[in-house]
Amino acid sequence: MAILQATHLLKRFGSVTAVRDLSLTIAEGEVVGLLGPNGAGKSTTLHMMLGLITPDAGSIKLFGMELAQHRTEALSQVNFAASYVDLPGVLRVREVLDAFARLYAVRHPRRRVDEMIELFELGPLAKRQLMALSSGQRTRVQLAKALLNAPRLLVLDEPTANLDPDAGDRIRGLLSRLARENGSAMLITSHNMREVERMCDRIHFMSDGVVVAAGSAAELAGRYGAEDLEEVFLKVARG
Ligand SMILES: Nc1ncnc2c1ncn2[C@@H]1O[C@H](COP(=O)(O)OP(=O)(O)OP(=O)(O)O)[C@@H](O)[C@H]1O
Repeated sequence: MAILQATHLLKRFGSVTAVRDLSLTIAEGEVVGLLGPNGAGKSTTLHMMLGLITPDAGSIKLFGMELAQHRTEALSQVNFAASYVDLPGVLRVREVLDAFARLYAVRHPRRRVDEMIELFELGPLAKRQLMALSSGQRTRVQLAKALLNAPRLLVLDEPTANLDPDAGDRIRGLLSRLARENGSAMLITSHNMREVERMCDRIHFMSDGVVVAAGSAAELAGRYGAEDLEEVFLKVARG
């Protein structure tokens, strides 16, 4: 069964068509990347999958359920992280994770929060207020929060954008391992081509709201006669 099946999605904001006729399927354990230039429609696509905005046309099925009709049940198995989502800054790291663990009705909240603190090496920061953290440290808290409910689908909007190369590398390794070991599927946007090559089984390239190419990094490089994904990106983005 597909984890996510989106068909013929359309989203307009006034006169701007942000996403047009987008279809996308994600299988269990699959890591799918959404690439494209600024304004291509990537975040709009993610926000539709998360039920944050409603498509003007098309349908989204999560775990076989229509999102529009089974919103609560479907979204309880999904989570999301993005650097532009602010968590409450006055709370301390552990308090934020405790609050979300309870919100998600995690079965053993204290144990799960301890696991996430260990996994994301947040121990030394656990008593610090969020507003006192660096953006890279906050990103790690965001990812810890996003994994609290062991989501079957993890949606990540530029997950490592604020991380230094060492932290980014470790987080990429960790996320890939979680996808492999837990069978969690992921939908990721990124402007880091090496990250996408390393993490994603399949890639959808968007331009002006439309998917213009799809395939694995190697397939896309072959199709465009390119050395790597960076060169594919430049060829696609420049038409
Ligand atoms: N709430 C909104 N109201 C009006 N226009 C919007 C809104 N959200 C997005 N848009 C427009 O829709 C288009 C797609 O935006 P979107 O944020 O999905 O792009 P993106 O591919 O995620 O870009 P980036 O790489 O810069 O994050 C853009 O032209 C943007 O200006």
